[in-house]
Amino acid sequence: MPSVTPLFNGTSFVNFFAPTKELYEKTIKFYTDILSFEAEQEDDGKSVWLTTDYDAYAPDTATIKLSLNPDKAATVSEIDNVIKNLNLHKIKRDWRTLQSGVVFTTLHIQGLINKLEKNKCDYQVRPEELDPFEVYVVDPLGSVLGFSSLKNSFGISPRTRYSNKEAVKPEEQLMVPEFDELPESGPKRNIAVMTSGGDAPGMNANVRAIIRAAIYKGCKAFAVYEGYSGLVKGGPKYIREMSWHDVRGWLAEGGTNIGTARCMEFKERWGRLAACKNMIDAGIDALIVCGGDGSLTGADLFRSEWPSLISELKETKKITTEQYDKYKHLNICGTVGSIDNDMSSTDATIGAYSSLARICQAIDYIDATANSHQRAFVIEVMGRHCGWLALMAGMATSADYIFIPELPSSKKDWQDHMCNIVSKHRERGKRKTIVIVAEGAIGADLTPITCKDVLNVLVDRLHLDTRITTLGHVQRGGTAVAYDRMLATLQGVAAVDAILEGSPDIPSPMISIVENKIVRKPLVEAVKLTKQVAEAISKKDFQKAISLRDTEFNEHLKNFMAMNTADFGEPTLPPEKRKRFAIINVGAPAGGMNAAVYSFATFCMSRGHTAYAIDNGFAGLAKHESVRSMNWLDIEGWTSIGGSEIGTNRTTPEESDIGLIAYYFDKYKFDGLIIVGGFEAFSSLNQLEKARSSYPAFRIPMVLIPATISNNVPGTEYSLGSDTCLNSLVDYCDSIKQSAAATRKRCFIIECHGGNSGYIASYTQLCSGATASYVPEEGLPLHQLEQDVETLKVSFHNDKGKSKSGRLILKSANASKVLTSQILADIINSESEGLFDAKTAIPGHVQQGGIPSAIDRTRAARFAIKAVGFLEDNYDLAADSVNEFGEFVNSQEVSETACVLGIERSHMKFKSIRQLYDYETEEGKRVRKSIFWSDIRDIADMLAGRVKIP
Ligand SMILES: Nc1ncnc2c1ncn2[C@@H]1O[C@H](COP(=O)(O)OP(=O)(O)OP(=O)(O)O)[C@@H](O)[C@H]1O
Ligand SMILES: O=P(O)(O)OC[C@H]1O[C@](O)(CO)[C@@H](O)[C@@H]1O
Ligand SMILES: [Mg+2]
Repeated sequence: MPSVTPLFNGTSFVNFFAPTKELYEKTIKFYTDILSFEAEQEDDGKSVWLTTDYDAYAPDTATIKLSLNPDKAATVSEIDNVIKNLNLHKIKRDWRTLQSGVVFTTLHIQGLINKLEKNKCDYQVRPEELDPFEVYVVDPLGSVLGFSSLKNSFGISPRTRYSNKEAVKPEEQLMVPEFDELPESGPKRNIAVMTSGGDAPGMNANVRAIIRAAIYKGCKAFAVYEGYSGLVKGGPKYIREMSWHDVRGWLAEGGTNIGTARCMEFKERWGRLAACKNMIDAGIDALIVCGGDGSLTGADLFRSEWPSLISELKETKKITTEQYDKYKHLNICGTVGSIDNDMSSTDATIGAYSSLARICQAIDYIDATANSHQRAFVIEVMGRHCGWLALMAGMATSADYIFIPELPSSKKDWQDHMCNIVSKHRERGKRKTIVIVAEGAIGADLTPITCKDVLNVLVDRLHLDTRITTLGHVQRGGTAVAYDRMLATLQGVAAVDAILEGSPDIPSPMISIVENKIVRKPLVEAVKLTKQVAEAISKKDFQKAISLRDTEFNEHLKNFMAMNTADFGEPTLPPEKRKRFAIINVGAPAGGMNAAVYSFATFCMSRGHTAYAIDNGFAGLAKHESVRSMNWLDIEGWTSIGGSEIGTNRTTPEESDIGLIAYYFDKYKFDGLIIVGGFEAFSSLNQLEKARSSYPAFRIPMVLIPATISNNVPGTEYSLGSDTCLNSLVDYCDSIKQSAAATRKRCFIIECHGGNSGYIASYTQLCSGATASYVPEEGLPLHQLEQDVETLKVSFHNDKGKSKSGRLILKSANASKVLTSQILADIINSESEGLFDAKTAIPGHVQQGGIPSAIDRTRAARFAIKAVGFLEDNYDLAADSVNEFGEFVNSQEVSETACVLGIERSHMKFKSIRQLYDYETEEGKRVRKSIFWSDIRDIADMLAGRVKIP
């Protein structure tokens, strides 16, 4: 069958080969005469450039094939007869594309019914029999025409080529898919999305992904405006059909463009009954709710009550029996959007990390003024009854003290506890004090602890010059950080999949993230667990409340408490278990390296270990014996600083002089080593592990904490610094896109770092909505470039008047050495035929990111503390690697004492360097063998409307 390549940004590219000149001409005639395309013959006399406007498109005389939902009463031929009598172009059509690439249209039922009545057609058809039914238009070559579904922005620019290629067999020419052959075209949903509760950065990205994924998968997409309020009020003002273009540019916008509300009516049964009726009236058979714990509790209640609501509507004759049958199962799915991160069963809610980023930025700023005046600041953060924001902000800014609802101190002694810690910090020379108070903070008797309470204690007992800063709604504002854009987008696509795969016997899902993996969890369970946290707190069972939060929350809480009391009081380990551990940075700087060193050192202090830093990498050690024992005050504030305070470079131990390295390891009697870095750090660990047979000094446990913006370290799907880098690139892309859009008709080629890994280019594409990304793993094939230029031409061609027509293309520097960014821009400029221009933008080392992101800071702490635990646990094993003759025995167990600490899918894991280096590494290319992010590319391309040539 000739190929039909639909684009999803308002255009279609129909690429086919006519086997004969006669068929070629017939096809052109079909497009020009029947479909009213304008044809522009190209010089070769074989190609023609065809364009049309939506209104001009009138397929009333075209061949039409119909397909019906299986539950329809009428047969295809019956409907076919009806259709033949209709003047189709008067009826609103929505073109959609199936996953298979087949394009079809749904006639709006209202239009059709009117038409039937007006024409006095004697075929009596009920709406539920016909809605939706699908019309295929077939050209003389048997191509099912591909046009996308874009309200009033419809444009078609198929490029038709005449070719003498092998003739298409007649049976293939007319291989128009019948209903049975189109599994994806089955009963597609009318999917509505709504946002509810407090707005959260990333909600727009979620809505965009849901709308576009739904359209891409052949569904109709709707938005319910103003949260549950809109559902209760109903009607076209609140429940609106959305097109592909309606959500353009939403990735970079804060808040929620479809509005949100706190709706008391929905908490009442009558409100939910009205919502049920409004959904049915609008023909919506699936609902995706993006909101927090409250919204999803409401969604869960709505789902469980649906059978009784819809029965009541039937009994009171508010809906017909047919409507009852059609809508009797509510297909619902939750995507969790709230800055509070208070929903169980997911590690993160959409918006939480953006809010955290805003809080950290504010505290970083406050730090400077606090330091200048030697002041104390009491900072109130949001989070309702959840302490996640306060805890994570405390970790990320190394605050002195935090108050969270899950861990109240007794009303009597929180004052002592706080004053003890704050005064110790001051005694050791700290000039400022930061105390973070969650808005839901309580004492053990459940009475609230307010900022004023805290201020009074700091002033009265410690005589500190103290101020209160309530961050307020600043925390919810602004654009989403890269993580939230990614999370919201992936959750949106997963929610549409969950809806399409849902059935009455599958419990309604909630889309979650666990470590790095998007998963479906039963909504009802998640709501139940969330409620249990509140119950546990109200019963003063705080241990249970904490255990019900996710694992990361628990770990962070323990870590925070260990770190903020480091270096005073009795260490947690007995003297005989205290060791001498060292840390080193290797490779290019990456956000979070300093936080890793800080956390390592403070955690070591809390355990009683001596913490050493090796300055300037292995080269520094070999040249300058650059070892220093770490002092608490020296490292104060490092969490918030970018780069590497202890210095980093790419030289490996072998390049530096491995013998000398071993000598110094021996001299300082290191009992364990943490290497923080990227691929050179990985190679260094490999060299040290291999050298254990020759150098006893290396028979110690060693851990690599991956830290590189390229995120190319084998054994992990996340490296410190990659999030900081993504944020800086996404910000950069937002600015450049703004410039391109303002200039109109401009495309920027943005060149990314990443070595031979296309990770950052791919994720930046996902998070910025760029049209395409070229990565080393795929290279830069010319046919794809040609297609992308075509896509750009078509979309610029269709941009009219007010449309913001800036476009971005991302190119990993190593995607092609020949096609540099400038050459790419030159090619695009010469191919664009004046429709638009292309320029390059090269962010260079800006990508290392300046101030590290909250994610990199907090994960650095988690990694570092886990790594110290590994050193403690594996010391004996590594030291015991000699037999009775004093010979080194590298058993598997011993070799597993040199590991990479990574995150893979939903787990944090230590993986042996031997296994990784020998089996999972492409040494020459300096990347891991398996690519874990190819799905991301597919999703980014799908949502940007890119046509990918296999
Ligand atoms: N128990 C419930 N039953 C029915 N609807 C509910 C219930 N709880 C909440 N809702 C609905 O969800 C809306 C939003 O809930 P809520 O104000 O708790 O915000 P949220 O979704 O938790 O988000 P956030 O906490 O981030 O603001 C409520 O205004 C109400 O319409
Ligand atoms: O914006 P509102 O309605 O005042 O609500 C504030 C609340 O909403 C949140 O920002 C999100 O739930 C909470 O952290 C805060 O308690
Ligand atoms: Mg909530």
